[in-house]
Amino acid sequence: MEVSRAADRSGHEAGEGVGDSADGGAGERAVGRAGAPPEERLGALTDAVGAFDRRTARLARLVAATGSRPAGSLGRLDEIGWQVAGILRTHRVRPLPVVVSVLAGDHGVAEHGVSAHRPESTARLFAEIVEGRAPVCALAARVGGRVAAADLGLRTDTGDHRYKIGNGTADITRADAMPFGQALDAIEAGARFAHEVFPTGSMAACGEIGVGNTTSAAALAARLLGADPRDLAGKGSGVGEETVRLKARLVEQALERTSGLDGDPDHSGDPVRQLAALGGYELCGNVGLILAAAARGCLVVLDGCMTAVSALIACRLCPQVREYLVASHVSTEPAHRMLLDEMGLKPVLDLEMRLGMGSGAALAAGPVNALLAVTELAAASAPSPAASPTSAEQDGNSTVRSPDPSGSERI
Ligand SMILES: Cc1cc2ncn([C@H]3O[C@H](COP(=O)(O)O)[C@@H](O)[C@H]3O)c2cc1C
Ligand SMILES: O=C(O)c1cccnc1
Repeated sequence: MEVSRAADRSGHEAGEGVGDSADGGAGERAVGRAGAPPEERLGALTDAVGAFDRRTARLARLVAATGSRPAGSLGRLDEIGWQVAGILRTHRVRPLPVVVSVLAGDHGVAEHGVSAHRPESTARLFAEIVEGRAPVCALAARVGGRVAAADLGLRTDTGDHRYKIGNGTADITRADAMPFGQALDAIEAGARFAHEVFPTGSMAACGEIGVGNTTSAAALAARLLGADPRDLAGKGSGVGEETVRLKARLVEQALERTSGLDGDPDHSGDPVRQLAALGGYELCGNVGLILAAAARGCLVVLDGCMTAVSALIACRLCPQVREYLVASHVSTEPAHRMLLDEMGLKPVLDLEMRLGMGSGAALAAGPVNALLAVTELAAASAPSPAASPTSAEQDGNSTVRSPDPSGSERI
């Protein structure tokens, strides 16, 4: 269900130079092969992710220096600008159209009282997002973006059946969250949604809602990182210390319940099995959504802890997805920082937020597009689009030196 439909007020076009992943492209055709073996279904999603263009990213870094400022002087934002160049395969970047996606799912573990919200609140929040009344709608509007939401696994009937895979997960302390086949279906549903809502080469800001999902995310993070649940359980939507301890105990139970299944003591080789055992429909959906957004040549801006869990699983399935990711912020969930560290992502913002629903990603779209506007302005006065690293360095207009491209940064 798309909200703020008319709200692509930015007038931007999608980025230039992206490969053919528009509607009907290989990535989209690859989605939804129910009946095919799991490896084939996942392979179709991961194979669609194109290679990051490191050479163009380096070129963007070299031509960023102008008479007005040294390359890199906008710090980590500059790095994101070079990243966008590598994704779009052009150093002539400009602000990107923003779409904030919010995938929704309910969690059986919420019945233990692990959230500041009652389980039925997820559906209410979903309705508010669809009606344009939720905080994320205001944040998206500030950056000329629109919000697109989908019900992947709410307990109740929201009237949105397009991507629905289940009616809430089972309580992960007692049973797998969902059957393995549903985890695959939800991953593919998220990918289909991405193909529907993200224009090629846009900024894909990823969010989620699901009361109780910080507990599921802590369980997945503990399994993926091999970390102690007591170090990962956090205050979530705002619970007290006693409930944080309850969350840690529930995560331990869920991990004990699932240890040793299928002969693999920690399922470390099979992230989709982990998602089915411990995850949620929206967490699965965001794995597919992130893979498909990367396949569409989007800059994938993650929101909080739950989207970081999905991103880490997407990276384990397809390591080159990492090149498309930006961490918008680091939230108050202890697992979030650990997940970002594992992926080598530095957050744009550190505001102690814990709002979810794509709010951090929508907020960070502002500074990212501000950087791209500065870069666009500089490119307009740069010598020639064919500027080679050498000619850029020799540009007489530039009063500053370009950084050493063989320097320590990733690009
Ligand atoms: C009305 C409402 C407001 C929210 N503000 C943040 N979340 C957030 O809190 C949930 C995760 O925290 P926990 O594990 O403690 O439940 C997610 O739904 C997230 O989006 C909300 C969810 C709802 C329903
Ligand atoms: O990390 C997040 O996005 C988060 C944290 C707490 C509650 N809701 C979301």
